[in-house]
Amino acid sequence: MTTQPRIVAIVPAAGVGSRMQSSTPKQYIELQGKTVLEHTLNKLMKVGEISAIKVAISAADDYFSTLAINKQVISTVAGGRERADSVLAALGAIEQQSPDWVLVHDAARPLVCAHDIENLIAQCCAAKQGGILAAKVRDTIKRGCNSEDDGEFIDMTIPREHLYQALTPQFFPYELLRQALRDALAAGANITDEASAMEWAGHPVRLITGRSDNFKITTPEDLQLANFLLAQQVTEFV
Ligand SMILES: Nc1ccn([C@@H]2O[C@H](COP(=O)(O)OP(=O)(O)OP(=O)(O)O)[C@@H](O)[C@H]2O)c(=O)n1
Ligand SMILES: C[C@](O)(CO)[C@H](O)COP(=O)(O)O
Repeated sequence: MTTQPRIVAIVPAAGVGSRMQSSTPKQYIELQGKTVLEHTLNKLMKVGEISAIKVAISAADDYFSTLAINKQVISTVAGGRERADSVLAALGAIEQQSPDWVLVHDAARPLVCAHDIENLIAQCCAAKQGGILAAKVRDTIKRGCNSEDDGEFIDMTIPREHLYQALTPQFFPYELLRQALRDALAAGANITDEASAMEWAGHPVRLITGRSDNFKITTPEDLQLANFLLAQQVTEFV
């Protein structure tokens, strides 16, 4: 009988949400009666393959303790200066759980579809290689450049056949990711997602197509659309 791999989820939730220009950190803004973080955690709790969830929160966070969450499954760790530092702290905090795989998902992506997460896990476990949810770029992509006077102008059009937006979750073998992240950060590499650490370390990363409405809540204009879509998701199975 084959044993199931042990999968632990990490949720980076220690940011200040500066681009949201809100006094409340964006992961604690309420939409449809729940905080963004609660929506995100509820989605992860729907995925049966996930055995535990570690949430990286700011040392100054006094919101998390007010949430009504399942503390049997969900625990916290102090995050770090950058997102990658928070993820690395969480990786250290889950070591004693002996995870085989780790699934990292932004607190600020509450619209993720549980089916997409299950598909990511299934495809990566079958291939024995890590991967990320990604959305194919649909618009024409331009690279800008500054001109002598103010404003930016088009420098060139980027061929988009193989361009993707990296989403989360990002799903990797635990030891490989932890070592890659440690080494990449120590080398001063610019790490904005887990995949960039794995790429830096030379590991293959699969692109698994996910829904494009799994966007990261970042600026005030994102809230209205997120609220609308969450209301739709209440009535649909996602
Ligand atoms: N030091 C940090 C910075 C970010 N994050 C988390 O990483 C996710 C994605 O980061 P981002 O959207 O950049 O969040 P913030 O850093 O909070 O936003 P901003 O850049 O606008 O300040 C968020 O869930 C955020 O809480 C984190 O855990 N630790
Ligand atoms: C991890 C991520 O959401 C993938 O697109 C993105 O890199 C986070 O970037 P941010 O600057 O921390 O929001």
